Amino acid sequence: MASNTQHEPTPVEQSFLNWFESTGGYLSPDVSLHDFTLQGMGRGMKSNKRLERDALLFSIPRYMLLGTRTSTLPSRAIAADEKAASLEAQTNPHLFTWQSLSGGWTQLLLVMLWEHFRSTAEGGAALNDSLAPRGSMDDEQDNAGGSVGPSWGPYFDILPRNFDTPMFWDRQELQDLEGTTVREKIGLAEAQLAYRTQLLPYIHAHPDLFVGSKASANARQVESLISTYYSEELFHRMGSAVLSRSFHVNLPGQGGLEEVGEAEDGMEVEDDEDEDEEDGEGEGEENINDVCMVPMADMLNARFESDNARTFYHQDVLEMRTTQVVEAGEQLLNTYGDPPNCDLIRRYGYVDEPNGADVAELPATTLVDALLSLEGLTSTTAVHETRRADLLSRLGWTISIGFDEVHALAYLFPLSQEAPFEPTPLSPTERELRSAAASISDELLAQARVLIMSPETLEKLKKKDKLPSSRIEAREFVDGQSRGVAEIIARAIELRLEVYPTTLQDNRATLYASLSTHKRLAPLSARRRNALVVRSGEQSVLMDNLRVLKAADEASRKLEKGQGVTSEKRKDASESAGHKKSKR
Ligand SMILES: C[S@@+](CC[C@H](N)C(=O)[O-])C[C@H]1O[C@@H](n2cnc3c(N)ncnc32)[C@H](O)[C@@H]1O
Repeated sequence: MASNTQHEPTPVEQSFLNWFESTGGYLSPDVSLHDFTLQGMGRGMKSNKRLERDALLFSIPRYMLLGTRTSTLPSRAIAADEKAASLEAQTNPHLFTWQSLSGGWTQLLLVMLWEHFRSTAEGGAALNDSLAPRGSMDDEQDNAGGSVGPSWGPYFDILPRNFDTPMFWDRQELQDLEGTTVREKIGLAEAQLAYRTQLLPYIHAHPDLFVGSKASANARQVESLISTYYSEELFHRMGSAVLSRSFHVNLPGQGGLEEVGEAEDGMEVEDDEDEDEEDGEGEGEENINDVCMVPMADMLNARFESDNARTFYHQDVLEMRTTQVVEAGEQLLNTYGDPPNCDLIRRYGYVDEPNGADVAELPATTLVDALLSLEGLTSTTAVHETRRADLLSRLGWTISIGFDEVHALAYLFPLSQEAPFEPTPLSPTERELRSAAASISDELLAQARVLIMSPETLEKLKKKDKLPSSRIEAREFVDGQSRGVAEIIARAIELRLEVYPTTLQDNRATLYASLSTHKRLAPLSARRRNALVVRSGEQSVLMDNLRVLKAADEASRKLEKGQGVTSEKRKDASESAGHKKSKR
């Protein structure tokens, strides 16, 4: 929605804008920061006039990016480690070296905390006093302007102090996420562990590096500085800023990848429009040095499939340009890679409604539970245990040959754009259901098939050294019992749905109460609402898949009945059918 109101920059924004331009950034007069709080988006950027496609919104020199390549901390830390190693010889090797912190975001977060301290009056005096001329820098760390690099103070000032990601929710609020996969992925415990066992011990082992000239003060003063500027609370704040605002920026000439947000999850958007960059990047390990903060670029909000601006990477600068015509007053939106709501809430603290990219995770072991439940083996009897062990070993085999342990189910039908945002059509024809079934993962179908086939068929398959595969309508006839691939997966989805404390119908009634005739409920808190949207999204994906699988199961039963084959023939057929050549 276009906004024609003018927003006077707040003092913090004005100071950030002054810093941005005086440090070397360029901001077009055709755009400005704007308050989108009413739309629930916080600060964002809007156009001041109609912009053509490819209009330059702002540019930022690479030395202004904040990360391990531009900060001088890494080279100082390495120099300190080398000095300590030469003094201590082999006898007392330092446990906490800079290198020992590699992996994860620890080095980057130390850089953020150190640069934040350096940008304060107290830190500036302490660190700049003690900053020796830069030692030798490797190529990767050659971007910083000047011997100590720019100061990012006004940038730190504009970063949020509070976040709405589940990491900061209380127990009650987290209960609303029950059943969703977000709960296991919040990562608070892992972050606390990294802070307490790596980051803090490293800081304590290197007071010269972290409090500079103040390291020679008494121990209490040193401790007080550390607990103020390197506190766990500040660490989580920086971590959340990286999670929700960082970009993945390769060195010039090493592929043009663009991303806002966490790079660890590998949700990368290939920026193949950039002429200055080579295309793509191999799948290998992520380079933590690529993850950095990009002041100004992280002022842009995003919405599912609505981006009108993108970042372009060049040798010395990054540019934000429009990718289509943008009307005067319109919000400039970047893309965060259109993740599902479970990722949006975890990384950015908001959800998109509707979100056609929603997913629901189905652990492959649920297929085992599904088959056991269909066989009536739900108790912990010896028969149940033996059968379960057999099925788990079959599953283990599929995983050993590269199949997924967890399947991410996606919508099979497009979502309506009206609340309650259901997959449409609501009553698909048989043909539509059949065509939607083609999108169900081959691996999921194959795993279900492996579970229901006879031991002999399975042995033959293993000997042939072929990847298992299956059609959705495939059935197996074993020990006088017919079982279908779709039947097993449908049951697994039903079991998965049982994990949620409330039904999709209940959630929709709560979320869209005002739409249903007479109900008027108390407004939901933003966090509660977001949690319900995440939960409903997962349930809706599961229900969407369920109806397609149920229809496929019914069709396969009809086919089996219609064929009227004898038990023996069915057995023979099942051994030879379905193992189409794998596409993998
Ligand atoms: C890269 S920052 C964008 C700038 C941010 N709005 C600010 O005030 O600084 C990403 C954050 O913006 C907010 N945001 C972005 N897009 C949003 C949306 N569609 N709805 C709600 N919040 C959004 C979320 O808080 C997210 O973590």
